[in-house]
Amino acid sequence: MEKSLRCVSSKAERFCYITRVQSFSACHRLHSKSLSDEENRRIFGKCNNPNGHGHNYKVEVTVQGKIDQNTGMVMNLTDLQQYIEEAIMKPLDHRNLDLDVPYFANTVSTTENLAVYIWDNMVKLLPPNMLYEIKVHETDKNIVVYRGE
Ligand SMILES: CC(=O)C(=O)[C@H]1CNc2nc(N)[nH]c(=O)c2N1
Ligand SMILES: O=P(O)(O)OP(=O)(O)OP(=O)(O)O
Ligand SMILES: [Zn+2]
Repeated sequence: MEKSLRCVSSKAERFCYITRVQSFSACHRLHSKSLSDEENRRIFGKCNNPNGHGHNYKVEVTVQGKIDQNTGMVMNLTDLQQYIEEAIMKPLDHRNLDLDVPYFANTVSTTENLAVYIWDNMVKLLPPNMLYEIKVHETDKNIVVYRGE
């Protein structure tokens, strides 16, 4: 009789959060079409300068789940990197967010909206309920966290 090997563990599967970090470069201009030029200048200051400015953004993508008893992984981080390549690097790296990314044609390219955009792209590629958090560092001092609310 063929023996089948079954892994049976008495330990409850542990629940983990794993994060992959990715940087990308892009430029933008903070400008709202629903405001006057004067209001834009007043509100966004130097970030409203017509020719825009750049950032080296850093994104932290965190997924959640149980540790698989056979692989020891929540998810293969190599797979997560492929999803990040598709959802973040391809559309955003070395782009002008306002001119090259249709989403930002009528949405102010703040870090808040960028985090939402990245969440919406990532959630389409990941298994249900695995995406936990998107954290975007616009500068060393400006950081936004989005968890899908
Ligand atoms: C600094 C910059 O270069 C910005 O573009 C900043 C300016 N202020 C600001 N405030 C927010 N609440 N969200 C932003 O993305 C942001 N960008
Ligand atoms: O937000 P900014 O434009 O001022 O850019 P920063 O990286 O936060 O630098 P600082 O706050 O020191 O100007
Ligand atoms: Zn900026």
